[in-house]
Amino acid sequence: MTLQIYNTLTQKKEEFEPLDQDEVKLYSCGPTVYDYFHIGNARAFILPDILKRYLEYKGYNVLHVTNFTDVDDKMIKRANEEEIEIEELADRFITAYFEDTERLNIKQADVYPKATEHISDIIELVKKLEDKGYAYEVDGDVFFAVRKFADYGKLSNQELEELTSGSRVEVNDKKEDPLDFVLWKKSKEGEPSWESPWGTGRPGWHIECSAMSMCYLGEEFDFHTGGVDLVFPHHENEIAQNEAGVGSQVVNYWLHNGYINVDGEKMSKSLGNFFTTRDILQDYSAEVLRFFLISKHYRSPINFSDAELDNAAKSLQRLQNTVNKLKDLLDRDRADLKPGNKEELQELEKKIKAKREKFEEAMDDDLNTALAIGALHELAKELNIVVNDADFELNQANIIVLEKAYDTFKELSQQVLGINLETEDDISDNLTSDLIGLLLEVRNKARQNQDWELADQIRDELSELGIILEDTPQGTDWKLE
Ligand SMILES: Nc1ncnc2c1ncn2[C@@H]1O[C@H](COP(=O)(O)OP(=O)(O)OP(=O)(O)O)[C@@H](O)[C@H]1O
Ligand SMILES: [Zn+2]
Repeated sequence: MTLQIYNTLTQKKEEFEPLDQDEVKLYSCGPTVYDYFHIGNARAFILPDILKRYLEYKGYNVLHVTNFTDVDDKMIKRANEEEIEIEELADRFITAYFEDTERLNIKQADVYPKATEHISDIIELVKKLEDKGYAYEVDGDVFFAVRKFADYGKLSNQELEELTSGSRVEVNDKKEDPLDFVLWKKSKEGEPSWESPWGTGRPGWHIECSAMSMCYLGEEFDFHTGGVDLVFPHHENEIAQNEAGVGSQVVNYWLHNGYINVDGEKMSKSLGNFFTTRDILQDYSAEVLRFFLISKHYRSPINFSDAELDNAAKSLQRLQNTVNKLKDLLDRDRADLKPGNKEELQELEKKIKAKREKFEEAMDDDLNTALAIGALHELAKELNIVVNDADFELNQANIIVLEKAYDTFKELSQQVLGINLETEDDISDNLTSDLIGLLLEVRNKARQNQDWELADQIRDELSELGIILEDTPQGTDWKLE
């Protein structure tokens, strides 16, 4: 079976054909590191993770690059607000990114380039575009001349005229054409800046991804991922920069995940309707959150609500119950078991194989994790029928089949979906966070009463248990050391 993948560029599912059988190359737009990431962002980080895991399951090696946008308007604004250096802000949220992605069981990329560490590559690409006549400078700013690139609009499937009349292009007096976008920005007073042929300045956002992806993956690579909001203008502009610079197609498959919505609106920092991964992990286990995020096909929107998270928790719990039961049976002392008969669970054995195939079919069909989870539920159901039967007796022959079922669960859920089905019920996790919440309330009361000794005692003793408190203007947060 081969992987069929929906390519935003062609707007259809295509059979995946790697450029190089030995190494699949994947670039993902990573976070702008000015804040903790929210669960919408988390969905965008899980898409390449699932793609990578499934490619690895199919036997490919994957070279994965995810960037950190560590200089842009949002970064500058936040660093100024907090009166800290921009590097400090970036370091803080890069550390938080690694903590949160680890908890969500997102595999690390092979390279995490930062825009600020690739300024010379960026300048080189801008220069190349200028030399080839695709870019022009106006008083220290450099713009990409969109009308010079004949294929502009091919990713987002838009005609230039629609774009001009729409409100989607940024107005700027310096541009020769409203469609043009910035490649290099002249720096303002007090902003981070680098020397360049156009004076001191800093890179635009779109050019950094073009420069960094090609720097690590070459001038032709397989996959590029991001949230659907990046199709236009970010990825449309990346294509223009890449192809104008190189002279041919650079990225073969463009993948975009759908939104996490809240009450029908995109969860986003600017709307303020967001929940960080950390917020959710105060009440739900990381397993449940990840399961929730992959419970729908990656291109479908997901509506966020507690009820949906609770549904995900229940669905996961059903699978965990089956796997825990299996584990109990497999842990029995085999020497005490009767030999049994090989034929007894022949039917179940066939079903295990069939459900694995169904799982693979679902994943081959544009990474349909929703259907793949469905196949795991079907397998769980078949198993429950067998092991819950009053006449079922564990023996040396049927335990081999149960072992196969267990290995299948482990491989498909843990290795491919990144979900550990052996995790205990998250009651203990919830209880822990409730108890910490209670202690924080007591500590707040103590602080209000100026009982600093008690407040410090609570902080110090929690710290000894590996729980770190962070006092912020919005209240006190906690995290595990
Ligand atoms: N609600 C969402 N659902 C799914 N993916 C999202 C959502 N919001 C952002 N993303 C994706 O998260 C990734 C990280 O983006 P980035 O750090 O630039 O986010 P951001 O622009 O700061 O977030 P926001 O959109 O909330 O302002 C991108 O691939 C983006 O498309
Ligand atoms: Zn990008």
